[in-house]
Amino acid sequence: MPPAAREREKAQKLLAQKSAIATPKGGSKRATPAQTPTRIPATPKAGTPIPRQAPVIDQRELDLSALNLVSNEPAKVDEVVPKEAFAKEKLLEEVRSTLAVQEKDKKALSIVVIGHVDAGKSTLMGRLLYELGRMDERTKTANERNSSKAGKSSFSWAWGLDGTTEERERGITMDIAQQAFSTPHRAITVLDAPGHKEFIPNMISGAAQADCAILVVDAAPNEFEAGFERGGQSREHLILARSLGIAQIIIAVNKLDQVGWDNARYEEICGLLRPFLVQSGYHPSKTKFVPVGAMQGVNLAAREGEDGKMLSTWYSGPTLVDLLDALDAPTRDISSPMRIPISNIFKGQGSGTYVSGRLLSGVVQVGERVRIVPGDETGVVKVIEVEDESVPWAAAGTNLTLSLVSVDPIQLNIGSILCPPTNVVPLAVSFTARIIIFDIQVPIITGAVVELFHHSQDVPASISKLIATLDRSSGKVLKTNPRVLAKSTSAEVQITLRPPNNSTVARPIALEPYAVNKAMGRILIRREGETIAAGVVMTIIG
Ligand SMILES: Nc1nc2c(ncn2[C@@H]2O[C@H](COP(=O)(O)OP(=O)(O)OP(=O)(O)O)[C@@H](O)[C@H]2O)c(=O)[nH]1
Repeated sequence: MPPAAREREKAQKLLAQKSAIATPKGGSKRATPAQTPTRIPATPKAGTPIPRQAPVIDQRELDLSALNLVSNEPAKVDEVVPKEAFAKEKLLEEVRSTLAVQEKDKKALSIVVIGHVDAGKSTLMGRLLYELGRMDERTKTANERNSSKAGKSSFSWAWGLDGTTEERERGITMDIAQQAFSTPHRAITVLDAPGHKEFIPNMISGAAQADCAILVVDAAPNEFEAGFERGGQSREHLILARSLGIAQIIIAVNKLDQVGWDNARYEEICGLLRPFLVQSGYHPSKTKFVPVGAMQGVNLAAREGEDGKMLSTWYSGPTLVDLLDALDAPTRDISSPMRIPISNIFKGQGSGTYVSGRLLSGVVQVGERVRIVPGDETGVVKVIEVEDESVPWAAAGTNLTLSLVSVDPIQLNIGSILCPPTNVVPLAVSFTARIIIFDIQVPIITGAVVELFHHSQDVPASISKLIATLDRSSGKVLKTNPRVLAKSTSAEVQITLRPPNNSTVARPIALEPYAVNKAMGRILIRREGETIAAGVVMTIIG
């Protein structure tokens, strides 16, 4: 997306947040690009029955919505509320048959780009977009000219991704930027995450929306070590990504030009990373290494020029694009109920309020009424956009933008979950979880004050009860009611949300046991800016 459009979009988002939408702390997430609807979505065929949504009440959900007070609210006079094109069963048939055809051609997946600050993540993505024909010569020249004028010419490729004035001035990524490109067999959505420690919540939000990851490491002397030592972001991002369910990873060893394309340095870095990757839960068969030079575009799509020649003296393996093209596509959980955690909210140019996020499970279609949890509000999907295109429906695993009408925007928050009114996500202020404690220095005791991360949401919480320590591989109980949890322990605990600063009552969040919906049941726990544990939700207490 052109920078001007990105700036405009950010301004619109800020305006929307200031004027209408109450977003919680951490609500600075960037909008996904190009949100302007281009065409009106398909209207339903005449005579297509519109299924009535039976008022099935989930007893776990004992708030006002169970009374169905609002689901049949009339639309505002000037709003056109579309109708659903397909009855649910027909939609599932249509989705399955269309995906079967599409996936024969190109399988879709999304990737998050992670790594220590300044490793070259945005440069790598900017250059890759250019190599794959997704950045035109005009944009490239404009970025070169403008970054040079600003005295930041080394960031010219990164400007393809880092679109806001502040990001360009500071030379760092602050929020997730989303782009799309294709390799011969894969249609890839790429999320460029910030490396700076300060923006870890945004990195978590990005990684929670991805199937796979590219870890970019800086091969320059001492730079790899800085990112990999205790407190370095290469280390933390790897653990976070795995804890959020990412199992496939490509390690791009970047800036090898800085060490004269030294094979020994490349091997040294791979050798240091391999045991750590295994220890963090990445299977060696799902872990690939590739030497690259992001700035000169070496070994991204090809090995050309002087630098390419130097690399070719010792490397004849796949390029980054070859590795991307061979990634396993995720299995799409289409049959489970729709779950869309909102990662961003903004005002678009069309009517309605725009929200973006990842469809974790199920399907969604234009005209569908969705429930917003927490709260008792519903809205109707007017437009679905996937990579700049309006589409009539989307299936699990898609990163999308929805325009919602017939909705009060004040009820939409980053972290809220969109779901069917007939199958509502349960709310919790207290639940049990199985967690793995990371390499912490201060052990966890009962009542430990923490921040709980669930998709794009972070809320105050406490470890209210230490239930048991568990054997890491078998999950068997080792000790009940332990007094403390030390580093590297696996444990079952009770987590209870704490009231936010301005309140005396804890606000519930929407989550599900891991056994019910894997993607909805993963949590991360941080304390004083450090990630201390990751885990899965077992039982919702209330
Ligand atoms: N010599 C050399 N420099 C590079 C290469 N790739 C990136 N850089 C430089 O590294 C610096 C940081 O690049 P970015 O792409 O902004 O790094 P980043 O990882 O996206 O940074 P954050 O998102 O802020 O963490 C810039 O000055 C780039 O020009 C490379 O292959 N060789």
